[in-house]
Amino acid sequence: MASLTPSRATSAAAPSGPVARVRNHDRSFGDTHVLRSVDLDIEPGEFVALLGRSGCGKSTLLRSLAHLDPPPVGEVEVSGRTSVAFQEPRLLPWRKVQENVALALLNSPERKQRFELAEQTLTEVGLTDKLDAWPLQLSGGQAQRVSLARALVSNPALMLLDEPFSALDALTRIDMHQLVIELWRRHSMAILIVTHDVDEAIALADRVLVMDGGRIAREWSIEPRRDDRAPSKPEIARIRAEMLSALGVHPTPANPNRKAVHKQGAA
Ligand SMILES: Nc1ncnc2c1ncn2[C@@H]1O[C@H](COP(=O)(O)OP(=O)(O)OP(=O)(O)O)[C@@H](O)[C@H]1O
Repeated sequence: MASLTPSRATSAAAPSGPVARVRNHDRSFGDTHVLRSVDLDIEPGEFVALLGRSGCGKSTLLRSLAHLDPPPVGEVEVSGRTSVAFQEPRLLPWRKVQENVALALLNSPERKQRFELAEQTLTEVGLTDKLDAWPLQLSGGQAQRVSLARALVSNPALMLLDEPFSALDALTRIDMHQLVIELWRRHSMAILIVTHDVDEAIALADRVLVMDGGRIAREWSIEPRRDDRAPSKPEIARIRAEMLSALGVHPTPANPNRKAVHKQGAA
């Protein structure tokens, strides 16, 4: 989906205090209580992953932050521009790629400027050669790049990504992880990504939250991320095991006798 508050400013505008502040936030659908007194702060420039089992309320919380749902019970405050990208790219098939991105800036005065910014952003996501393509001519990965460009073009302070890569093949997903990290480093916006994938959360985020019972049940910091000094492998393995356990997954221990042997010259 397009930017929710279109019009690009000169920077991602680092507001003082958190970009998102959630307090005592409840959400029910009929008798189903999905969110229960959720508290959450997202700091400017932070990359946060929200993990949880299917149906635990991750997308509901994201929709609250995007103000896509009716006014919340409790406080949900977001400072600065917010944009969203979903699992499905949701491009308008009757508009060319550049126009799909430019549409996120509909409130900006100049059509020419909108299209220039769209071109610039599509170049950033590696799609300079697809400006004039129709959405149906794109691969799944390319379409998701357009969706990212559309979320980025308004220079948001907070980008919300709802399982954006889960429909992509594993190799394309790795490329997309790299791209998102590059965009995040360059633009310094805060990102909240909803995912089912523990490894994706660890690969991308500097803070990982696990939702359970309608609340944020646990959280981990993975630091520092920006300067590539990732935590050591044993530390990652420990965090990963803790996350899986918090999600109620208890993997079978690996067979210690199993090893991979690299065969020289193998195809
Ligand atoms: N508009 C709605 N009307 C009724 N129930 C809803 C609505 N939106 C969400 N729900 C219910 O709220 C619960 C949480 O849904 P939500 O989509 O937030 O979960 P999720 O953690 O994102 O799940 P998934 O990982 O499968 O996408 C589910 O039980 C869902 O059926």
